[in-house]
Amino acid sequence: MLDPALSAESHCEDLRPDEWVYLAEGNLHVLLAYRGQCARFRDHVLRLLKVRHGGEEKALYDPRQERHYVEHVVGPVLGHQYLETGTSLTVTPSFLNEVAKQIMPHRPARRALYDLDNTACTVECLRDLTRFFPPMPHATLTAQSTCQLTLEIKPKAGYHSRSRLVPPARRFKFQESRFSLMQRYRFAVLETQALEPEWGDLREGPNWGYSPPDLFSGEVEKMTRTLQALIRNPQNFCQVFVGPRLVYGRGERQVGLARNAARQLLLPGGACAEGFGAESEEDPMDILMEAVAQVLQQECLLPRLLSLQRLDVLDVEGAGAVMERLVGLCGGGEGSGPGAAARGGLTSSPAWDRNGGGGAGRRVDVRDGAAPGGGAGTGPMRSTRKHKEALATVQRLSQAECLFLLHRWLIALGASDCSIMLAIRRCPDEAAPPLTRFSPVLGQDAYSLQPLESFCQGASEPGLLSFRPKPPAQGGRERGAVRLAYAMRVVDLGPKPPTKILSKAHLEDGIIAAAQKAGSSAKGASQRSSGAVSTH
Ligand SMILES: O=P(O)(O)O[C@@H]1[C@@H](OP(=O)(O)O)[C@H](OP(=O)(O)O)[C@H](O)[C@H](OP(=O)(O)O)[C@H]1OP(=O)(O)O
Ligand SMILES: Nc1ncnc2c1ncn2[C@@H]1O[C@H](COP(=O)(O)OP(=O)(O)OP(=O)(O)O)[C@@H](O)[C@H]1O
Repeated sequence: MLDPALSAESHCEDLRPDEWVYLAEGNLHVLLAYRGQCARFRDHVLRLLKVRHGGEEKALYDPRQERHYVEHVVGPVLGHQYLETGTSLTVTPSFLNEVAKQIMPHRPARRALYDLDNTACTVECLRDLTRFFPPMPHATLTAQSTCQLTLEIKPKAGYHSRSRLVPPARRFKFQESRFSLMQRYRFAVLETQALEPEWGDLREGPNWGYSPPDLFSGEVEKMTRTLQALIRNPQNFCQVFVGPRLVYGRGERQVGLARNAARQLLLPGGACAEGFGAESEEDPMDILMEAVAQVLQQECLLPRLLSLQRLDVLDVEGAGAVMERLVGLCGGGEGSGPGAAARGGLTSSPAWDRNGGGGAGRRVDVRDGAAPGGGAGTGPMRSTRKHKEALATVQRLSQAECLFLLHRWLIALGASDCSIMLAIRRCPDEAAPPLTRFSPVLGQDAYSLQPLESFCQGASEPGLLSFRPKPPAQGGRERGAVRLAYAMRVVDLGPKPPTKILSKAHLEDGIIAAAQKAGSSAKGASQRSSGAVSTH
């Protein structure tokens, strides 16, 4: 039952379908961009639900519930400066039907398998993050606006599994990232199926260069290298928008446009582009990734996102075992009433509890090495024993403890599947007065005597990075610094549905088997094509 307080923002709107155009879509939502004249919707998008399909039911059907989850469960951890929460609108079924017809020719085939849900009349209206940029600080208000490049990154899971519920034969999961495992699996599956354009260079072999743990490492060198590997083979995990237009990633291959935008942003000529001319052999996308790594390192978002992802202490296999225990405690099979009752306990938004649920977290901690008195023995026998002990622990869990662990596993799953939208603009140049940070508390002059080199973004003001590209490896002149303003928001942070738990656990054997089979052939293909995945 929806909290009545959440309904307060819902408005009935008479929207014109012909003023909205197809922008993008994921598994569950279609995004429309506004192209009409109404000031209220200018630079906004609508996020519409698609029909739900087998095993992928929406966690919380109403977008107001989703917003509540984002604001009250994950938002306080991430920081509200990184959230993009819109408002809810009520549209008519005929609006949805009309829009569905209109956008059909623009939808990628694999996405168009699922139509818009014409009963889902409460939709979200959000700022269009490919167009939005917070007002620049006071000193730069007069500056002419420059090209805006927006990078979307889906960072995926930055942690390694440590769960003792992972069977000993699969402990390679402790060393291999989930991303890399899924790359091997996808390569195995896609080798035998029609390749989708969105997967781009996966046909050449998995992306071994991108490593989510490196991106979350906090070490700028590692972050840079891994982002450079991602931009070379972006698949579904990285997109570049120039202005509002998607030019590169998700099947778009206009890397020249992305490269030009990066060049303009970073090297527009003049004193600040010193040492870096158009004749340079270096790829501006690589330089852009240097800047992106520095932005990500200076902001708090990634460590906070990682802390949410690390709420997974079970791994997918452990989550399956705990869900089965919960269903058993509710008295029946997953598909039956008790199974639904078990899921019901998981659909309420969990509260964020830093104290580990009053000790329940400690009692049921199943991370490797986390048990008190870990005991003697090493190697495979010790792993086997610990695995057995962990399974026995699951059989002693109470209903509340199962819910505690599974709620956290679902939060971690969501935090491992969100996207970061990072809009970057070139700050006005040398001639402009020094950039100062506006402080709503102290007033605009608080820092004006001390021009800031770099600072983090606020909820309504951009961050600033004073960026000096590394000199080229082959020698070259020292480069001047450029000042980049940026705004970063996280999208697709909604809750995952409890049905994911068993469906993912059941898929895991197949994923591991296919990935293991693909291991060597995938590596071979990747080596054969290591030059082919370059963006050059
Ligand atoms: O399983 P994964 O890691 O491949 O993640 C799925 C995503 O695949 P990708 O990021 O492309 O690897 C997948 O993304 P795409 O649809 O492939 O763009 C979805 O985000 C899916 O979540 P949901 O079912 O829409 O809630 C994601 O499923 P969850 O794992 O988050 O349930
Ligand atoms: N506020 C926004 N402004 C501009 N583009 C957006 C915005 N929100 C989302 N997008 C674009 O739409 C795409 C799909 O959105 P979203 O991730 O919300 O869909 P989803 O179906 O819930 O995703 P998933 O497949 O991960 O479940 C995003 O990857 C992004 O490119």
